[in-house]
Amino acid sequence: MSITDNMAAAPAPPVLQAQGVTMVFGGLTALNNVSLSLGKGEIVGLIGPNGAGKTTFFNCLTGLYLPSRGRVLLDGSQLAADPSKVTIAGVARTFQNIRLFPNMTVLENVMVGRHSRMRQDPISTLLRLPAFHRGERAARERSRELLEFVGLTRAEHEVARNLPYGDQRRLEIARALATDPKVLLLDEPTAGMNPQETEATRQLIFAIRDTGVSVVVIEHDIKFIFGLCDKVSVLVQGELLVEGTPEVVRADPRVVEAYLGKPPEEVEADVRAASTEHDTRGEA
Ligand SMILES: Nc1ncnc2c1ncn2[C@@H]1O[C@H](COP(=O)(O)OP(=O)(O)OP(=O)(O)O)[C@@H](O)[C@H]1O
Repeated sequence: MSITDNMAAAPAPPVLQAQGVTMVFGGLTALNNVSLSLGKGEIVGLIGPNGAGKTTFFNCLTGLYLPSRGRVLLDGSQLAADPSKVTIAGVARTFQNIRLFPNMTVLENVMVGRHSRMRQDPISTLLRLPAFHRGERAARERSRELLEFVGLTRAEHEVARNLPYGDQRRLEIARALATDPKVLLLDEPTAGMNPQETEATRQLIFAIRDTGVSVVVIEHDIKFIFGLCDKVSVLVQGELLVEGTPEVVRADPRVVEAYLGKPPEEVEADVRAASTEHDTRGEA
C-alpha cells in the first residue's frame, strides 16, 4: 500500500469539536463534561428532556457562554466566547424562540445575516463609493438566492412579522445561511409546525447538508430526529447519556428509561406535552 492510499483511508478531521464542556450557573451544573464531534456534511441530533442542557450547549458552541471548563474547536482552532467572532469563523444558529427583525422585510432580514459576514471598508460605506454599492448588490443577490433555496422568493417584500409561523422559521434558517456557515445549529426547527411543514423542513436540512454544511439539530420530535440524523447524542441532566447512530440510540435501554420507559410514539407525545406546559409556565 502506498502512502497516498494510507492518506486516502484516513478519516476527515471533525469540523466542530466540543471537548469536555462544563457549564455551571451558581450552584447548578447545567452541563457536565459534554463532548461532541461533528464531521463535514454530517447531521447530528441533540435530544433530551426539558432542562437537560441542550440550549445551554448551543450557547457554549456559539460563544454566548464561556464554558466553565472544556473548549470548542472549529477546524481545529479554539473558538472565542464572542458570538460575532464565532459567526465570522463559520458557526451560525437559529433560536428556539424565533428572533427575526419583525418590522423588516423578508429580504432585509436575510441581508442582515449577509452583512454580518461582509467586510466593507468604512470609508466606502460612509461616502457611498462604488465599492459600497457593489457590495450591497452582491449581498442582495446572495440573499435572493437563499430565499429561493428555502422557498420564500414569493415573500421577499413581505414584512417578516406577517409571515406564517413555518415560513418565519425558514426565514431564520435563510438568515443563518447568509453568514456562509460551515456549521449550522438549529434549535427546535420544527416546533409548532404541522406534519407537512415538518417534512419540508427535513428535506430542507438534507439540502443544506448536501451543500457541505454540517448541522446540529435540537428537537423534541424524536421521530423527526431519527429520520434525519447520522448520529444522535442524548443529554440527561447535563450529562451525555448515549451517542451513536439512530439505530443504536433508539435501542438503548437507558434512553427508553430516560424517556419515561415508553415506546418512541408515546414518548414524543409526552415530551411535547411537557414542553407546552414548560412554555406556558415560562410565560406566566
Ligand atoms: N442563564 C442561566 N442561568 C441560570 N440557569 C440557567 C441558565 N440557562 C439555563 N439554565 C438552567 O440550566 C438547565 C438547562 O437549561 P437548558 O435551557 O439548556 O435546557 P434544555 O435542554 O434546552 O431545555 P428545553 O428542552 O426545555 O429547552 C436548566 O436547569 C436551566 O434552568
